[in-house]
Amino acid sequence: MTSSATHAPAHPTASILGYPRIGPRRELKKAVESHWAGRTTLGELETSAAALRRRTLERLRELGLGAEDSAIPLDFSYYDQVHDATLALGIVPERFADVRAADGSIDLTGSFTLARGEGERVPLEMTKWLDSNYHYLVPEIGPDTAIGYAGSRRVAEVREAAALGVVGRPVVVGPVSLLLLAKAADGAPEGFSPLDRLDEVVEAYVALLADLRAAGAAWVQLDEPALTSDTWAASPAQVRGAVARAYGVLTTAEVATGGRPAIAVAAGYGALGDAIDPLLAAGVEAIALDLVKGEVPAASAPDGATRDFSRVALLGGVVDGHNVWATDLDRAAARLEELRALGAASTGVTTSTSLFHVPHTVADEAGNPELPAQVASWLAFADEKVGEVLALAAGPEVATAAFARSREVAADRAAAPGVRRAEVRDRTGSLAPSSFSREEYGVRRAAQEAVLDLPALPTTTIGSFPQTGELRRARAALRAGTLSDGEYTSAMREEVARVIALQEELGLDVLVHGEPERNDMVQYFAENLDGFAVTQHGWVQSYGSRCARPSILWGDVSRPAPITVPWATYASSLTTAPVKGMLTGPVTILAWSFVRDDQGLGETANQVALALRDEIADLEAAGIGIIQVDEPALRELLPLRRADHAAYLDWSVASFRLATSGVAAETQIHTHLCYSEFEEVFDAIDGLDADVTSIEAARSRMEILPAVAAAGFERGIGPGVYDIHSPRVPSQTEVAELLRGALGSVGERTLWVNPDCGLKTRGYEETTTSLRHLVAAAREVRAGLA
Ligand code: MET
Ligand SMILES: [Zn+2]
Repeated sequence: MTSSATHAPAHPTASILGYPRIGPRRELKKAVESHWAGRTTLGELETSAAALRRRTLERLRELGLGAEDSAIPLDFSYYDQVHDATLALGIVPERFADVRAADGSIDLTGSFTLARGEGERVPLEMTKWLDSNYHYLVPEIGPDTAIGYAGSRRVAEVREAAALGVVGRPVVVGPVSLLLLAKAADGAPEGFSPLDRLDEVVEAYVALLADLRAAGAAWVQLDEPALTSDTWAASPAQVRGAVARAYGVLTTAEVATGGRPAIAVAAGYGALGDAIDPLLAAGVEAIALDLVKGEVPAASAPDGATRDFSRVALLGGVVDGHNVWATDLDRAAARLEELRALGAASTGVTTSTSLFHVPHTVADEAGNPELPAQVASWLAFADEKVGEVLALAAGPEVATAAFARSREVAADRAAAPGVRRAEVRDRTGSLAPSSFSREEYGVRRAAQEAVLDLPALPTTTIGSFPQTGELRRARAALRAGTLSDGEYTSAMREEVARVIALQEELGLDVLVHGEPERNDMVQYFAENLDGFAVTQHGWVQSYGSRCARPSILWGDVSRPAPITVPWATYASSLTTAPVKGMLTGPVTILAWSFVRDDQGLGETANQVALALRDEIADLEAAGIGIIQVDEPALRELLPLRRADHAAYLDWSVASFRLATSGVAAETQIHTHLCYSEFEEVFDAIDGLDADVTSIEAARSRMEILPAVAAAGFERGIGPGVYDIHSPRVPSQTEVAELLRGALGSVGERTLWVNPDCGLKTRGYEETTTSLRHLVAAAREVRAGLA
């Protein structure tokens, strides 16, 4: 145990765990992408990035964060923060060994190569960061992977900030989270876990910390969000053991003698729970707790021992970094009081997570017609949240105006028209169990076979066809006002007609209209439902240079008019083949929006479900006999604690069933999920009770199917046979082989033939050839059945 805490510099009373990195007008995205396109040099990219970092420092300083007390986070990343930490440890997979220089370091070009792949070398896998919609690059670590401190750009950023007069707080993903978020490298022996390499990783962090200190960092923030989850292969006890080992070593060097910066461990995204004990024992100088999703720690540990907080700074993350609502300052102040009661060496105020999940500033939305001023007044994006942190640090006695305004906002929001609407509440309040179920599957199947008359192994697509430059330009022209609504609609109808003709020519069995009118599968519905607002500049990073603009679900949801019906019926009028209607499901609409925080997600999901139920009824009445309701985010919202899974699955499955169970037996309901980890949410998928489920399977060569069969899944299933994440065209032989393989586990009456996901990001040429091969392969295998 160290005694360095007593010599640690004081932690600032007001800080944030991180700030948006992409720039208020997506400057970083633009700079990075033009470099990738060869339009700018590496030097030019670095200059733009430095300008953006400088802007951030200046902005945060202007907003009132301390320039000299480490309150300002240094958390810039060209691509991804997990990737940055991985590369600082010199970790690269075998296939990319050549990107590492002789001294072990990986330069920026090499880091992009790993992120994006090159030729036959596949990039690092991407996966969801905790329960957010951000995706990180997964480190690949095996028993022989070289690990050693390889230098970090963060060090230069500490110096760069100092030159601008700012003593910043470098932010780095911590060692335990890095390893929990990693996967075993290909070829690693059974039973190997990246956590087995903890000691070498920690040694590299010791060197990194010393380097940061030498550059002038007084504090370092080590992000350990993985400690708030218990869904890892490692047990909670193993995770606590890893924390004890790692932080025991990291705190060995003395802060007082300049051996390292003081360490603040940040545990966003949920409750830290008992993982706090090894951190306290190790003597880290500060712990940032998520007090939005998590809780104030108990005064004693599970073994009954009184917890000793007297040498640690506790930072209360009471301002939500993951959602856009203005903080109720009184409530937050009360939580901070509870935290103070623990008797910590000091307490501070911070955000629950980094603010990179929210847009830059509400001020940018002034004059946005799709975001009513009243709703805008209830919001706090990153800059406004900095103000809230500062107000809470000052306290109600000093920040009287901010506290008064917070009370006004809360009252205004609670009473505003549209937030609670009787007609919506009456409907959700009077749902009978029968609203959630259809006839049994056997009855539906017979009815559907009778009316649909589809061949064995029916072919279809997942919904979207390529979004061409022309379509995007038409949408931009509509926004700019140079194209009228009527002109835009006719342009989209022409596209629908082209897509229908193409599918007929290809010989697909179940057609789609192609979704040309949708900018985004969630935003499109948000724009057409009551209760949602849409931002103009509210971009948040979703991975690398990719950004999304989540809609804001602020009030009770209902459907003022049919949304997709005219498109589906128009498409259907052009062909004798069945056309599948296409909707986004309630869970996905919630997962990819900023959702109101004044009621449970289940209640909100049911409102969305009823709006979709009305849409489905109208589609059915208009003669659309097959309707797909996409739920790609079903697994994404799975809670970080196992104890919360059952409740989540209850409401999520129920909302899908509420949306889809109003139809007749002969109407076929499809769903689509775009990942192959079927097992993880098998019970939920089964519970959705869709007649046909399509999933991603091409990359994994359908390895999931035996498990699906073993679980007794008897409804239709369409394992993807065409990987749409790459421009590669699968051959007919390859698709036919996949299908024959699939027939080993799935009956010929239940197997559907489709791509992994929608085609909107692909080009027409590769798509057309791929679909031709898909149809030919289905026919070939079908012919062999009889
Ligand atoms: C992310 S899942 C996408 C489903 C949607 N129907 C599409 O085809 O694009
Ligand atoms: Zn998909």
